[in-house]
Amino acid sequence: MEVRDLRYSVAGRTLLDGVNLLLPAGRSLAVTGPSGSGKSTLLNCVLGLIRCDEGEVVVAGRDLTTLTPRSLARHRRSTVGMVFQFGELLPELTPVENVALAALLAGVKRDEAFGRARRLLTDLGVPVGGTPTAELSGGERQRAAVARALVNQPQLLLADEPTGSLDAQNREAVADLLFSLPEQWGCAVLVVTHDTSVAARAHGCFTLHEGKLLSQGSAAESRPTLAEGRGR
Ligand SMILES: Nc1ncnc2c1ncn2[C@@H]1O[C@H](COP(=O)(O)OP(=O)(O)OP(=O)(O)O)[C@@H](O)[C@H]1O
Repeated sequence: MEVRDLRYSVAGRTLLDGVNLLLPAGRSLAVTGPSGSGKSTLLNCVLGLIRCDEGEVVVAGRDLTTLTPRSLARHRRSTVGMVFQFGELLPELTPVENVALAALLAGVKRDEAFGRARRLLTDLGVPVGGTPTAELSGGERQRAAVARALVNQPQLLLADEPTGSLDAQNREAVADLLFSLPEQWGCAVLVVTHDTSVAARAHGCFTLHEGKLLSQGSAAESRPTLAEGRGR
């Protein structure tokens, strides 16, 4: 993913004021910042849900700002996975059904969709029986949300406050899982979080401040190659 000179204003306020970010496959980045600084807005630009005023957003080789709504939706389905703070799963469906549904909507055949869902959930330690998702623990639900984001084998995984609703133990487990994905799956991971201990696990960390991304380095700085960002 590459974001070039992104600018976006809303209600007379400049939220993104020339944001640049480069996130290669197999690397992770965290973005922190005060409430209201525009972090979710940045993710929505990367998802193509918000059209920026200026700049480019390149995901898996295509500039989203040039795509029609239909091609944008198709490109997003095939390249991006998203994890939300509260999982946003359908509570009455089982975890397998929730995860398989994302694959079915992307055009995967039924047997393959359910097979992928069961395998992923088993790998991530989520029960694959008939229990409705509403009955799972917070950590299990969030791991199921990660499985749903991964089911279409995305090149880019985005997460907005993925540990915000979890207790300390589950926060650790979900953060471990998310930041293991670049190595395990080769995808790029971009996480927005208030939690500095979660952010410190990323290859690179930025703070969004007055529309600019400021590099914070990372506790993972000892790793040989940082995910690159050109924030300042
Ligand atoms: N369509 C809109 N109209 C008016 N204001 C908006 C709109 N969209 C976003 N905002 C404002 O822009 C600011 C940035 O919102 P955003 O959700 O990106 O912040 P955030 O950094 O993710 O905050 P939080 O950490 O609390 O989730 C907020 O003050 C929000 O109220």
